[in-house]
Amino acid sequence: MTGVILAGGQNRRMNGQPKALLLFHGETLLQRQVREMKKVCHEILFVTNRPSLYWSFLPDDVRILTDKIPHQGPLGGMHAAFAHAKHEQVWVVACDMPFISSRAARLLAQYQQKGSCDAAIPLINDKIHPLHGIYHQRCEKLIAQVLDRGERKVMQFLKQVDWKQIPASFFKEKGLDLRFVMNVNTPEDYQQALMQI
Ligand SMILES: Nc1nc2c(ncn2[C@@H]2O[C@H](COP(=O)(O)OP(=O)(O)OP(=O)(O)O)[C@@H](O)[C@H]2O)c(=O)[nH]1
Repeated sequence: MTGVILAGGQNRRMNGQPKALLLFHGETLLQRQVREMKKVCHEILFVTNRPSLYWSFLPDDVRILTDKIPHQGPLGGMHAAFAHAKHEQVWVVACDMPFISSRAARLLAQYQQKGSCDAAIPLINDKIHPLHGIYHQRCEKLIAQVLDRGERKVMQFLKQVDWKQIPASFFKEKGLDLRFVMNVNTPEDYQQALMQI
């Protein structure tokens, strides 16, 4: 599958500090994510509007992309990535998630493939987490249409596709740590996450 890291946000709640470069035991968050993604992905795409900030932290085999139209939110980044993805299955994550899980991604991918749906997305603590989801690459066209209409919310796109929510119980049964959907938005979130590693 293709792995996609979305890092084109403004990081306002982190006081402008790029969340992908937060350090976790001497490793940047993006390096930590790439390490986890490589367990299941043959291709990794990193989507940002500031490539120069990140390229020195990324291995050569990770491709850097920019949004076609910047500041459209995560959906804009997904659009750029899906247009370039070489594989049918695309694992999308936000750059601010320290505990992304390749095991969860594999389970979601199996579910997406078996159900032939457009996306498989975790439902944890009564919340869906589209930024740790598996999507079929064919979603690219629909995302483009949604963006063309001026809609930017991932939910507006999901309303138009056949997606399945995968409940927490499914991951728990398989022994997974549900923190895989956790993200860090603020300096306080970052301190808390550091203590959990
Ligand atoms: N490629 C791309 N990614 C984005 C864009 N906007 C947000 N993201 C990413 O989507 C994920 C979720 O973003 P948010 O947490 O909602 O926004 P943020 O900009 O990171 O943080 P705040 O400014 O504090 O809201 C993060 O990984 C962002 O980097 C965008 O316009 N393009």
